[in-house]
Amino acid sequence: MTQRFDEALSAFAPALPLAVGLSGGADSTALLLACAQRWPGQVHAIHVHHGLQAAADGFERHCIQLCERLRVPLQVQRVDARAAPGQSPEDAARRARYEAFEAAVRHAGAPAAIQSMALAQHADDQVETLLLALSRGAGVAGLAAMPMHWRRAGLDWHRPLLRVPGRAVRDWLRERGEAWVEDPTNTDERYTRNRIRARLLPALEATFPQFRDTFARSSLHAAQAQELLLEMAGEDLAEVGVPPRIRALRSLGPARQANVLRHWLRTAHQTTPGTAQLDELQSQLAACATRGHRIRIRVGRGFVVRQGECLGFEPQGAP
Ligand SMILES: Nc1ncnc2c1ncn2[C@@H]1O[C@H](COP(=O)(O)OP(=O)(O)OP(=O)(O)O)[C@@H](O)[C@H]1O
Repeated sequence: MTQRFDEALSAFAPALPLAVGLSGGADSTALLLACAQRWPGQVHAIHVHHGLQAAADGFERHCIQLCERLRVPLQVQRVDARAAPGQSPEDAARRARYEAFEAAVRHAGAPAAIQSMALAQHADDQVETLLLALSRGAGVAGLAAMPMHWRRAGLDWHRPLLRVPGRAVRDWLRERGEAWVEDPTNTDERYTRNRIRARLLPALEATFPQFRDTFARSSLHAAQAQELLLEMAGEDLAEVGVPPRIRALRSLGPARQANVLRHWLRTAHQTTPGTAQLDELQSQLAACATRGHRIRIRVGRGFVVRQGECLGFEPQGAP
C-alpha cells in the first residue's frame, strides 16, 4: 500500500523552493517529511493556527518540534476564522487558511522566493468531496472535485497525494515510527464529511474495491467537461454582450443559454443562481417576445431585471 505514496512522491516535480501547508495531522506530516527528505534546504512549512479548537496549541507544538528536527523553516500564522453570518465554519476556516498561506509566502522571501505550495489532501478526501457535491445536487464543476494542480496568486499549488489512499499515508508514517496529532473533530459525526468517512467509505470499499481510482476518473472527466463549458460560456458571453442582449440570449438553446447566464452572473456580479431561479429566468426569457414584457427575478444575491433590450442585475439592497 505504501508503494502508492512513494510513487506519488516520485511523480511530484514542483518548482522549488516549495512550501507545505502543515496542519500537524497525519497527511501533511507525511507530506512534509517526504518533501524535506527529497529536497533538503528547499522546503518551508506554514502552519495556520485557527484558534478555534482547544486542540490548536497541540497542533502548533507538533509542527514546531517536527520542523526543528527536520531543519525546515516554519511560519505560524494566527488567523481569526470565525464565520460571517450565512457562512459555514468550514468555508470560513478554508478562506482564512488560503489568505494566511499567501501572506506567509509573501513574507518568506529569503533566500529565494517560494514558487509552489503543496497541500496534503488524499484520495479519500477527494471521494468525500465528490460525494458531498453529489449530496448537494452539484453540477459538473462540483463533480470535478479538487484539482491536483492550479495557479493562484502567482504560485503553483499542488495536491501530490490526491491519488493516494488515506490508509497508505498513515501506513507510511507508521513504518517510519513517525507521530502525528489526531484532530478530535474528525470523528464528530455531526459533520457530513465525517459521516461519509465513517459510514460510506467502508461500504464503498466492500462494494467497489477500486472506487478511489474510478471515482477520480469520473472527476477528471467532469473537470474536462467543465473546462469546455467555461470556454463555450466565454465565447457566448462575448457574443451576447455584457450586459447580455435579450435577442441574442433567446437565439441560444436552453442548455447553452443556462451556461452563459451562469457565467455572466458569476463573472460580472459574483453571484450564483439556484436551479429554480435559473429555470424561472429562462422561462421569462422564453416569454419575453414583446417590448412591454417586464422581468424582475430574484437570482443569487440580487435581482435580474429587464433594462430595455438587455438584462441587468440589481444587487440586493441597491436603491
Ligand atoms: N491549520 C493548517 N495549517 C496549515 N495547513 C493546513 C491546515 N489545515 C489544513 N492544512 C492543509 O490543507 C490540507 C487539507 O486540509 P484538511 O483540513 O482537509 O485536511 P487535514 O485533515 O487537516 O489533513 P492533515 O491530515 O494534514 O491534518 C492539509 O492536508 C494541509 O496540507
